[in-house]
Amino acid sequence: MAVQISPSILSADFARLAEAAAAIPNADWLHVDVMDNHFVPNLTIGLPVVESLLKATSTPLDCHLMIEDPDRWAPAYAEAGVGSVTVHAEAAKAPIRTLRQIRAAGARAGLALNPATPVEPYEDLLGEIDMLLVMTVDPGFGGQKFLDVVLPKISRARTLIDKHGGQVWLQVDGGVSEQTIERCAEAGADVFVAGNAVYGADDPARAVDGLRALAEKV
Ligand SMILES: O=C(CO)[C@H](O)[C@H](O)COP(=O)(O)O
Ligand SMILES: [Co+2]
Repeated sequence: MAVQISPSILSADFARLAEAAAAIPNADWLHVDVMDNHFVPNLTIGLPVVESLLKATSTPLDCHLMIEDPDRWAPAYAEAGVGSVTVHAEAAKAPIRTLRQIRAAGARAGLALNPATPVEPYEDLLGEIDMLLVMTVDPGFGGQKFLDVVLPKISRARTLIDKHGGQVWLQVDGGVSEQTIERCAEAGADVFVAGNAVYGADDPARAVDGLRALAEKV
């Protein structure tokens, strides 16, 4: 699978989201962190802002739902027209139904695992998803330090995905930067979320190119 870069607008200026999207025309996705102050101790944006973003950019939206009740909300994001909707395994009470609703509404379905959540119990769900998100920080905030302790799990996730045909994308999110992206790629990740490393840079588009080049070198 080709390397894909998904800059997170969590590190952008929330008063200038359309400009933030326009600043990275070379990105594959725009990563949107939806937080409800219950599943994680932070509050960001929800469906109305996502609907406005859809009108403001042609870059597909990669929505990462860090919310307590993804079963209730995830299908609405897919119906709104985003490209990908990811729900947390720790939050979803009916993950199979929710993942199927996301796909039925025409979006790619993603399942996210917190750093301390093992991947093995979710092997049987690989046929239900288009992307597995292995968090490399505890979710809730941008700009956190990459957790090396998660690298073996990324490798194990790659092995499981390949055993099941290799169709599922393997995304990493949290602390991904020029210093850490190669280790993620070596472990088998192919979709890279980066907030601070892109929107904290003087030239976000150049940062996207730099990250992509490092991941493709592996
Ligand atoms: O899901 C997230 C946090 O919960 C963000 O996507 C992630 O932290 C991106 O920001 P950074 O690259 O700065 O760590
Ligand atoms: Co995220």
